[in-house]
Amino acid sequence: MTVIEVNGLSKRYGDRTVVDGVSFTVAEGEIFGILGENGAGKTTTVECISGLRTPDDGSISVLGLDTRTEREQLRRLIGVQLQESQLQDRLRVGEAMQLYASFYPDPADWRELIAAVGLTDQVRMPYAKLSGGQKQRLSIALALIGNPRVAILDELTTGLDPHARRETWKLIRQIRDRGVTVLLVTHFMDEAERLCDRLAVLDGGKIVALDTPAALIANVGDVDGYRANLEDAFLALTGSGRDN
Ligand SMILES: Nc1ncnc2c1ncn2[C@@H]1O[C@H](COP(=O)(O)OP(=O)(O)OP(=O)(O)O)[C@@H](O)[C@H]1O
Repeated sequence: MTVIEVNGLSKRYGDRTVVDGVSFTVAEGEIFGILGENGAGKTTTVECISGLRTPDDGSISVLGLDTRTEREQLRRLIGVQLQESQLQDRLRVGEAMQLYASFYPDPADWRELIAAVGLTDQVRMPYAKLSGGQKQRLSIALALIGNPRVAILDELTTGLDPHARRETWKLIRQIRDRGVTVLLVTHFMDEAERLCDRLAVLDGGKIVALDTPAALIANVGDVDGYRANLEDAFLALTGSGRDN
């Protein structure tokens, strides 16, 4: 079953087109990654899919609902972790979880989620006192508190140490195994390769490749006598708008 369908999405800021005719679909239970250089239009794309921004052109449906006209219904079905989510400094971890849980009709067990992201010892800690990685883990838990059918995660593991990254990947696989569809933006090639079933590569607001990580790598062949990796594939596909 198709869960996310993006058709001819375009978004302009002033006279600059930052997302330009993007189309793709994501199937139920898939982990779908979006890769691209800084400014390629990844966040704008996922914000349009989350219903947080209104596209200038094109249509987007998530779980059969139109993101322009059926935002209210969608809000309960999508969990969104955005870059640099900011909470009130004095709000404690447990309080934030309970507050967000109260927004949803059928929330997850917040203590279980907090344990899954490794923040049980920080439950009474105010947001301002958390480290960057702990804030990041809290934002992942908050994205999942509503038991979403679709999780949209922007720069999932930025700022996390290697152990926490692996734990986070495990958590994402677990929620996928429960049937949640995952859309994630990442700059990490290992994360994209290990975690994602398929990847869309954005360059200058356009999709320049859409395939499994293995197929993207196979398309490159050898580089300097070595078998290419995903970074080689990414570098070969992107950077068309660069001056150098
Ligand atoms: N509210 C806004 N007003 C004007 N321009 C914007 C706005 N938001 C984003 N942009 C511009 O749109 C382009 C795409 O931004 P976007 O955040 O979608 O890129 P990205 O691929 O997510 O980048 P990064 O990897 O740096 O997060 C950038 O050039 C950015 O400066």
